[in-house]
Amino acid sequence: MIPNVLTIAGTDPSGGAGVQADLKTFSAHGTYGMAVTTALVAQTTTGVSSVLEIPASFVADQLRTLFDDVRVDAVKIGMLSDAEIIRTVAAVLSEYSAREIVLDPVMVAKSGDRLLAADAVRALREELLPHVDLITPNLPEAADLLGEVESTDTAGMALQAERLAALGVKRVLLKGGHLLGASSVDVLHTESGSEYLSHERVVTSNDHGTGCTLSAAAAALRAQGHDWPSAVRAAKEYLTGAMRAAELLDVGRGHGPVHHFHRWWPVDGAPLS
Ligand SMILES: Nc1ncnc2c1ncn2[C@@H]1O[C@H](COP(=O)(O)OP(=O)(O)OP(=O)(O)O)[C@@H](O)[C@H]1O
Ligand SMILES: Cc1ncc(COP(=O)(O)O)c(N)n1
Repeated sequence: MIPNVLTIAGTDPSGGAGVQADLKTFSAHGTYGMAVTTALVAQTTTGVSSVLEIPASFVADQLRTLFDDVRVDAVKIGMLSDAEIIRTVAAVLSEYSAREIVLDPVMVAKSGDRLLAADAVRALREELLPHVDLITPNLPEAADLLGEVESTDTAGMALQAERLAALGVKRVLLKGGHLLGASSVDVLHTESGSEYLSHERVVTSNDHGTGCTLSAAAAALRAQGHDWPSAVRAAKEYLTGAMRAAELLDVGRGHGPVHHFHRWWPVDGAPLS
């Protein structure tokens, strides 16, 4: 059976981030993709020009309508825009006992534009975090959630990943893409300890939507039955390949998108190796 995977996120008409990137990622992994939209974002590779928020009650309607009909095997959450939408998503997901939830706590776009109200970080930490199976913050998001300064090295990242887990989330993937160096290193903290996930840094300006792609790939792989650490490792591998494949693209003048290649060909719902 092909797994059904849901994204709850904002949009990107240029197809690099948000709902559009998530759906491409789900398809590339051979899963069936679905989307509940939280905000319509006028953005492209050069930045965000405006945001039209979806009323929280309509986000709830989308979720309830979907869950009433369709089995959802995993959920990826991205841009939530404000505290009311955060509370609504947390409430409806627990109402339906949603499982296998990945939260990418999107706060600020690569272009520097805010995608989450500054006063909503507390709602994210206190009301949504306890419901999720994996959180995937970048360095500034981890610092904001903890009320600390940003880590400047991988040892500091490991300590912050541990402190994030102590907030009540089962697993943390703290992403180190913003640190410079020959490798791009993330820290994965789970019940069994911490590990560094390191990949060669791809030299490219196509780095828009990397966090969206990584979290969506982890949700898709988890829905296919991989354990969490394997899902996260394979998701990072997929992302590195998608960044490399982006050299074939010619999309926009700013931070370009990654390219979603079909790595899996599902015959019975399981990826072929
Ligand atoms: N140049 C690069 N080469 C390879 N991997 C990278 C590169 N830049 C970022 N990554 C990886 O991409 C993922 C996302 O990293 P980052 O820390 O930039 O998150 P993010 O800021 O949330 O991303 P985005 O804002 O683009 O959604 C991480 O796994 C990181 O290691
Ligand atoms: C709808 C939406 N979700 C997430 C991001 C973050 O991606 P990036 O940091 O690469 O701009 C974005 N720009 N738009």
